[in-house]
Amino acid sequence: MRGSAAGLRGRGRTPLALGVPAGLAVVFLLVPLAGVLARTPWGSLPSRVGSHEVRQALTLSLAVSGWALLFSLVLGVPLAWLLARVDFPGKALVRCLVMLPMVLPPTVAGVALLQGYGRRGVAGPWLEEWFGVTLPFSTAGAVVASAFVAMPFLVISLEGALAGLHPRYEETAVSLGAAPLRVFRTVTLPMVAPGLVAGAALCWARALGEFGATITFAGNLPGETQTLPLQVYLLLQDDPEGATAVSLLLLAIAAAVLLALRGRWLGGGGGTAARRERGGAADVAGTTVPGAEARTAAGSGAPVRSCAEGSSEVSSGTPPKEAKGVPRRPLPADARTDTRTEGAETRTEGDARPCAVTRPGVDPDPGTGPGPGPCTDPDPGTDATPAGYPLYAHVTGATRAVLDVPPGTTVAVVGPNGAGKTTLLRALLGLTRRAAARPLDLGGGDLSAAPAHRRRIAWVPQDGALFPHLTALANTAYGLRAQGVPRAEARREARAGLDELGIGHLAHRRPHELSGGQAQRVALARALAARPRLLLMDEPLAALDQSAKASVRQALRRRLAGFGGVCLLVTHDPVEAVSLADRVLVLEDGGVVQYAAPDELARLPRSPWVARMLGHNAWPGKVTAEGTLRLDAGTELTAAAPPPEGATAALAVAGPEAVALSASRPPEGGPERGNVWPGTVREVSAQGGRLRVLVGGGADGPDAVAELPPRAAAELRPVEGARVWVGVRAAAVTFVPL
Ligand SMILES: Nc1ncnc2c1ncn2[C@@H]1O[C@H](COP(=O)(O)OP(=O)(O)OP(=O)(O)O)[C@@H](O)[C@H]1O
Repeated sequence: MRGSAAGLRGRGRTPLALGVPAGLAVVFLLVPLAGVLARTPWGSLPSRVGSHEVRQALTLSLAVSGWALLFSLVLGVPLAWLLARVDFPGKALVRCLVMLPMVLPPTVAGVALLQGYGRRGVAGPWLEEWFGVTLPFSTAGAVVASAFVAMPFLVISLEGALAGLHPRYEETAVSLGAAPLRVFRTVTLPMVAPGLVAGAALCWARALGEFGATITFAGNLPGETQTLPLQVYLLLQDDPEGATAVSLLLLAIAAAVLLALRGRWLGGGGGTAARRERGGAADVAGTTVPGAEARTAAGSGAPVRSCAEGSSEVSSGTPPKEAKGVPRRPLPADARTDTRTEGAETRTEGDARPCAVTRPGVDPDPGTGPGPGPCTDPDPGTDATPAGYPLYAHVTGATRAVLDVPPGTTVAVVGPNGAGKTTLLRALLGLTRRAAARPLDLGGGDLSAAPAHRRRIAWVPQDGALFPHLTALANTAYGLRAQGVPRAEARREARAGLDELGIGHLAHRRPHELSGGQAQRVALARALAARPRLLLMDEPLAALDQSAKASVRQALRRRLAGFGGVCLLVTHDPVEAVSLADRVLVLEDGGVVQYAAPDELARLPRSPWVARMLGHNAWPGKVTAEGTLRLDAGTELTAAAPPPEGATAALAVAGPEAVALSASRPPEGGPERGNVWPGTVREVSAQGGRLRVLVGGGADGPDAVAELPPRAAAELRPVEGARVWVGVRAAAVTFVPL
């Protein structure tokens, strides 16, 4: 608060050109209100306001506005949802239609209602014939007139709130097993409650004050349609003081509604203050969603976990087998351009078999031979693998991959921005049309036709997406409750899950009362408590600071070790990939570039991006007849060993410690064996005890990263802009075929 006040003060004095008209505007609005207060017959106010007619009109007004609100809620909530969430032809037109009564003169609205629902209107005779309802000059007509002009306030407010609600909350609920209606009831509605309540209050207040449409459509029948605003108008003819007194009553009601909404529009609500303090991200129509705080990211090391037995298989584009019970077909030729890695081996089109399903203890069927053909199913006829849930999925569309992963494997999914990592997860979840997993088998048959909430695939989005209106315990129990587990049992199980992650003592807290690391643990507990067969995590540690990252990583590793399904973990952090995963899946441009164990990936990265992610230098080039690699810039590199026979393109990979920098050209015949070129120092930074130097090669050679030991750094003293010679020890260069 103090900060914002200081910010305002800091903007200097209000310019007169703005201050004067603004002040006049306030006076302009204030004078009529002051007039009412000044002219109110305070002495006789109680008797006037308490008179039979006023009480009758007030009762009628309350009843009419109450029914109008109910009517608006029943029809307006679905309409708002449709406008906010569904794209349909003519949507802009429908939105205009919704807003029209707000800008229409009320008497015109009344005339329109007469022409629509009047006795001789378009729909009036039908209403009379089918339902025996005559709307004009009846209380029901007053309700219709009020609802007609008031409903837009509800629809517009709720639509805004719904549009502001990030879909990840609802999608997470779906992934935990909640059916669409349950999601709407337990996540959507509570989260848009401020927008709904504000819209409902405005709608009700507007209905309470409605005059023009009511008198035109429903007339002015005492006790039936003569609401309070109508009575004010009548009183004004003979008893101006009485009119003022009743006006004051309506004014007081309107002011009360505004005061009730002050947290939302006048900025004084205390309910959201605590959340704002914690820096919750703006989300639902002016409310804040906790747990979405921006947190700094950093990485730290940890040993490799290995819980997978046997190997797994991932390829891009080839469907090696179909779901159990679905006959396998030969593969289309164009689907066989996949990159399939077993060890360091790469298969491309025409290479061996199109699919080699390898699962724990099962050798690929040698009888299938090379070329397209059916693959051996290692466990035909069985349902879920007793040891857990394998993953088999053929993903097509914007992201293309064939995943065949044994139970208990954690696969890190890495790749540059826009590579298709999230699309891959969403395809598995069935939450995108841009890609689809077909078939999708988690050990029990093809799930590709199943709706997202029946797939048993739990998703942990980047910020955890904890439901802000539920405690940590209720969040964790959400999936179990959605799957029909009785409340007490679900809470017991959820509690155990939280205990396992060391946060049982926080069970009663709401997400905004948790730190980033704690919230992420709750999100993990919630996903695992839903008894998933496949766990998808989208950068679970990205938003955490260094220490939270280390502790959540540890908790994650411990918890994943006991998970019987496959876990796909999207990450940009090489440490995370290497420390948490049994396998790393590299995506680029929507396709699989590499699928390998972390150590193999580190030794033989098959794309410049991976190599650089791991801190290596990576230079792609064409293989020459002499067994060297010619780079685009013309530089020719020599490695310890020539590229494998038949390779035409390769990646030269060398660690930064293999790169030496010198002020003058290294002498011929040195360990570089010709791997030298001049460059310009672009960036210098400290890396542990070494100096990390980025050298731009320009037209003379590729860019290179060198890590200089203290002595070499002291000798060279590299500064940005300095010209240096780059020398790469040939023995430290590996050629990886592309
Ligand atoms: N709804 C969408 N409509 C059209 N294109 C989309 C949509 N969502 C994503 N894309 C595009 O699909 C590609 C893959 O996006 P995706 O979000 O899967 O990448 P990512 O690997 O997860 O990236 P990041 O690391 O930045 O999160 C990108 O080029 C992106 O622009």
